[in-house]
Amino acid sequence: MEFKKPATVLNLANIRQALVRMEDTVVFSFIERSQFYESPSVYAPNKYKIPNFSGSFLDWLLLQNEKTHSLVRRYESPDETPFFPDQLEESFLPSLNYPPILADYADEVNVNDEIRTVYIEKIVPQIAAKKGDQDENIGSTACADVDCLQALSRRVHFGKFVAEAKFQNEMARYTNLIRNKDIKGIEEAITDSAVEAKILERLIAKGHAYGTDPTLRYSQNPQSKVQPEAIAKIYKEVVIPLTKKVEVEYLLRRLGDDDEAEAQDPQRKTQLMNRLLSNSLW
Ligand SMILES: C=C(O[C@@H]1C=C(C(=O)O)C=C[C@H]1O)C(=O)O
Repeated sequence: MEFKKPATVLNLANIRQALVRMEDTVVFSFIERSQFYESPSVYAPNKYKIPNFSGSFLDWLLLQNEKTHSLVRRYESPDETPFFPDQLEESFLPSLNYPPILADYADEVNVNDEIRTVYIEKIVPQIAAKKGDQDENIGSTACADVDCLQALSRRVHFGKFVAEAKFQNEMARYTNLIRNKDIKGIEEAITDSAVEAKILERLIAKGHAYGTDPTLRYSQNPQSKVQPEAIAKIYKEVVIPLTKKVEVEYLLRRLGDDDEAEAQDPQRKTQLMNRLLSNSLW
């Protein structure tokens, strides 16, 4: 994506191509993670004594990673959303000054806490090699987790670009739906079932292609490193619903505060939206 050229970024065909490319990153990061055990110790708060830190081993590593990457401007990029937005550092590099592509509140649309929870509770058990801990590998496991989480986060928050593109393509329709706070209507408007079905079909093919030893492809029982059906299920039940949640959350604020009475009561709005979207999540 060329974020210095807003028109190309908001072209829905380009956005979809970028999402297809991100599937590769997600699938390969799952394959890397699949070498290791489930490793509950990596996710348990304060399991390890870490100087000046309270939280899980994974959170500590994720935070160090984000702090370092913030120094090279990772989170200035509009397609990167941090897990620890309040603890980033100022880069010594000059600011990139991207032209505004998304609305000014875009950074506040952040579902990373939810991504991390669902990753630990639902995704890891499906892709890990075995249950239990493997002490010598907690570092490698947590590194693989950081890659998975960052790949998932980037993919899910790309929903902001999808939403902006769809809004600009059908401004009258969305303005109406947003004014009426018609969350269900917005969800229907942004949904493209054919695109979703194609994604799931392609993920099964990618799971087979990337996860199998190619020289064994024609043998009786080629073993895929991560079950392709599990990858498709994770997309269907987690990744796509969360992307759509980002789209809806972004669109609800798109007309600005004057038009949004619920801005007075953001908690109610979140509750309502979680209820509406919860059916599609695990
Ligand atoms: C991302 C899009 O918006 C929606 C979400 C999708 C997804 O998360 O993969 C796919 C299709 C749409 O229902 C899109 O239209 O491409």
